[in-house]
Amino acid sequence: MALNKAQQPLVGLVGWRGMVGSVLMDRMQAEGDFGLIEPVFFSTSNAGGKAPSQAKNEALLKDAFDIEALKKCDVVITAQGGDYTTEVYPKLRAAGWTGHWIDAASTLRMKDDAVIILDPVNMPVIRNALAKGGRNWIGGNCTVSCMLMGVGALYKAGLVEWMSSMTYQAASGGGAQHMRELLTQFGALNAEVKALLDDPKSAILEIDRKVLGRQQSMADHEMENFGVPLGGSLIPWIDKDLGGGVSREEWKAGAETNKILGQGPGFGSAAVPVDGFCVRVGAMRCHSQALTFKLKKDVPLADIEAMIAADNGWVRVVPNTREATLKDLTPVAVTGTLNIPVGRLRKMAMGPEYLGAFTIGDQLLWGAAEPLRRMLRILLDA
Ligand SMILES: NC(=O)C1=CN([C@@H]2O[C@H](COP(=O)(O)OP(=O)(O)OC[C@H]3O[C@@H](n4cnc5c(N)ncnc54)[C@H](OP(=O)(O)O)[C@@H]3O)[C@@H](O)[C@H]2O)C=CC1
Ligand SMILES: N[C@@H](CC(=O)OP(=O)(O)O)C(=O)O
Repeated sequence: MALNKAQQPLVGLVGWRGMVGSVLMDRMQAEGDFGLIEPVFFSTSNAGGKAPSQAKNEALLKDAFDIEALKKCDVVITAQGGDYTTEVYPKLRAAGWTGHWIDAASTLRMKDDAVIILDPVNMPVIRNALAKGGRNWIGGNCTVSCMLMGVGALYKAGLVEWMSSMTYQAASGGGAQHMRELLTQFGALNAEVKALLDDPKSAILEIDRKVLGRQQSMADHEMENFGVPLGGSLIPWIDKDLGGGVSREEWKAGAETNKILGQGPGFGSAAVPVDGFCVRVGAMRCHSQALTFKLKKDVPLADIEAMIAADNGWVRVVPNTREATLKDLTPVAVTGTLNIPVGRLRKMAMGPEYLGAFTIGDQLLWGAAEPLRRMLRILLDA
């Protein structure tokens, strides 16, 4: 359904002050999106409070649970989270609302009437759904979106027989409290051995023993979010246990990759097998992943690099050298940018069809906020 071009569309924003929402607001501001819409700001906790400076005619926050207020919006964009979507979305549709719902939460992602939005990768899927009257546009899992922004070219070219991903996911994937907890844990570990660190003659194994002792005796309140120490450690399980030894985050890799690309049984074609392990590490907000591809044929590495580099305006092929990797292929180099570096590209020892790659993305940008605001622009342009 195209938006009415006669006036600026009413766009309801829910979850705008959270971590994902704040990144979204910054990006919308930077790209001039607010100049094209009439924003209405909602809150689950502070209805009647003052709306942010981007507000135009509606200076006060509206109640995010007020179905009548939401119904007036042509578009609702939410980064409020899955519980909010679960509670409000069905009521809004049941009340007869026919507007566009753009959502960062995973709740509706795999529904038949929802498209997982990542337009540099799946614009044809989005356009096709729009033409058929689609109204539910859901941001993908951060790891999957960042991966496809990097190596989507190989899928588009039909080259991938299967892919295995080993992820190194940042604390921010769990939310703001997880980032705070990680830093607090690092601080506690540092404090434990500060005197020894300050003494260049101290024994490293003594430092190591004390750090381990502190990690192993961490109080419950110090690891309330992660459940175990993440500082100086890692957690090879993300999201729920689906049984059969698979985490929900790992399941999303295959399910969402195929749905984004518009392939798999639901689309009358075969799904490309995608599987691996998802691991939480002590990075702040960039998800990294080591990928292994089995390609359908032996393609020269230079052709693969050229294909990846030409795929979209954000991907950056990083030469597979130590120097370039240390400079451009780390979470610290990528954080806060929309760049998606893809490096460590090389044929693997298993044979010429086996390709290795390493890619990184800011999980709050391409992984969460950016596809939402770009979907709004697609609707505005339709
Ligand atoms: N974190 C991530 O990496 C990703 C998250 N998502 C999705 O986005 C959803 C939101 O995630 P995230 O932004 O991390 O969640 P946050 O916890 O940062 O924000 C969610 C809501 O909490 C309320 N809130 C309460 N106290 C505060 C505070 N002190 N500062 C800011 N907001 C506060 C706000 O609602 P109100 O203003 O109404 O009170 C806010 O919109 C997730 O549940 C998930 O569905 C998707 C992809 C990645
Ligand atoms: N699960 C991701 C973050 C996230 O919110 O994912 P999803 O949008 O698929 O629930 C992580 O922990 O890194």
